Amino acid sequence: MDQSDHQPHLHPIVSDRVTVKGVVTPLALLPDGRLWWSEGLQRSLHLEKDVLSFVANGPNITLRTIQEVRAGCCSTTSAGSFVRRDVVFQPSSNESHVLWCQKLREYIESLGRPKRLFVLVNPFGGKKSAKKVFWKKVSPLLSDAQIELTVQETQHQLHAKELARSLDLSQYDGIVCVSGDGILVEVVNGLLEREDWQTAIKIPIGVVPAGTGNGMAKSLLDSVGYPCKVANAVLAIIRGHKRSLDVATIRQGETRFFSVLMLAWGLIADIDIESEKYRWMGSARLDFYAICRFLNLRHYTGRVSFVPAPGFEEHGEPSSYPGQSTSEGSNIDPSEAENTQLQKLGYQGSNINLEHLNWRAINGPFVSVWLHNVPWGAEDTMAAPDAKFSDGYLDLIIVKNCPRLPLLAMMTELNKGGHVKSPYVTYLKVKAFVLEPGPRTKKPEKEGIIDSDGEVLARGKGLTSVIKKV
Ligand SMILES: Nc1ncnc2c1ncn2[C@@H]1O[C@H](COP(=O)(O)OP(=O)(O)OP(=O)(O)O)[C@@H](O)[C@H]1O
Repeated sequence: MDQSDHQPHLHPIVSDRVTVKGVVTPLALLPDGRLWWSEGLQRSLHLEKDVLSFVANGPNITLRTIQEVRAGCCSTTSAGSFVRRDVVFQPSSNESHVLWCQKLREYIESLGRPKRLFVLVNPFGGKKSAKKVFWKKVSPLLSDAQIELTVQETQHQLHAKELARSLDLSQYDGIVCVSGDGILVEVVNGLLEREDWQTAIKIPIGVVPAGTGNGMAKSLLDSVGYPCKVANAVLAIIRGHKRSLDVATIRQGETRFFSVLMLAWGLIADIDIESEKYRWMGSARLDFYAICRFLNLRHYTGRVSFVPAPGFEEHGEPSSYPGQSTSEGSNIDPSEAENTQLQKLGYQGSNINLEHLNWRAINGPFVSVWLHNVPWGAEDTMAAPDAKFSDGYLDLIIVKNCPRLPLLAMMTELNKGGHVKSPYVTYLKVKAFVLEPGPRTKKPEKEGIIDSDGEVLARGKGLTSVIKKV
């Protein structure tokens, strides 16, 4: 609640002499959404930022407010903490009560907030705390904001994708994932496999961080200066804050996958996927396994080809579209064939003619190849500091010829994005990308994992990634 010394000069939408805590005071709702009154001190609230909802009870009107506690030298609460408080006032007459309710409702309606949400809770994600996070921190706030909820726990892998594929979207203003990034990715893929994908993909998707990495929640909140905390994510959802996001289409043979976060091969993919067996450690599993991999560093042969964004044309050598490799390696098993049938209904991916683009290439061996759509890969990993949500490009980070010591120094810079300045790193923006992965230099019988958004996409097969905003 702001304590303001200045009386507002705007003409109010509605004003009255109301009673607050037994004291009669002028109260005004201003056109900018500010509510202004006096309680000894002059006070103000912003309907957009501070008010979740209001209720009329008898002669009173209760504003359900939530306000950020500013961290100060004497404060024991951390930045990004909130206090829920009710502000109760009594209008001077019945007519005034009706008018206040009408004007408050009209203003809140005009903010475009969601009213009905479909909420997916992954009981398995992260440290298996998503259920607790939902019932303790998410549900109370959404209820206070008078948002009607349909809650579904995910029962198994790909359940969220199945649900997104068949959900009656006309019943909801958005889908919320209380999970890590995995459920968000499943939802995007499910929506894009629908026959009505063009309208389906417009439904807003919210993420509440309750997984291991939470790269998307971190990227979204950090981009507006907020810490990656559950309450901040829920408030962004309640306030109806949205931004558009590029989706990359990844093809391998006949199969297709839609990615919103990243694609990795080499060191990062090995850490992300092989550390799954240490899931009980929580997010420490990633640090622990990074050290294991560092002590026994792998180098992968292969080649990456890419279409650089304007300004990045000097990277690599001139090349042509390695089209052949994309149709090779397409041994589709029966479950993939069924998947392919379903995919024929939905979004077919970008129809850019790849052969006519300006391709360039870099040959291995590689320590790591990483493509990123958003800045943060996890809450403590700023993988691609320059990545933008919807610029039409992916950030490509390649690590080559890197001795162990500089690699260690580079890894310690990951939490603030400093690794991209290393002389062993090539960092650029690309429009399209082809990976032709080869085996490990020291164990040619072993091929690398290709990790897209935390899931194993393939092990050592050729693939293409083309970015296109849908
Ligand atoms: N009931 C369930 N049992 C087992 N696995 C599940 C269940 N529900 C969902 N999953 C799977 O759990 C995986 C991980 O989900 P999620 O992304 O929420 O958590 P995370 O992996 O801990 O987080 P992050 O992706 O940020 O590391 C997803 O691949 C999803 O398909």
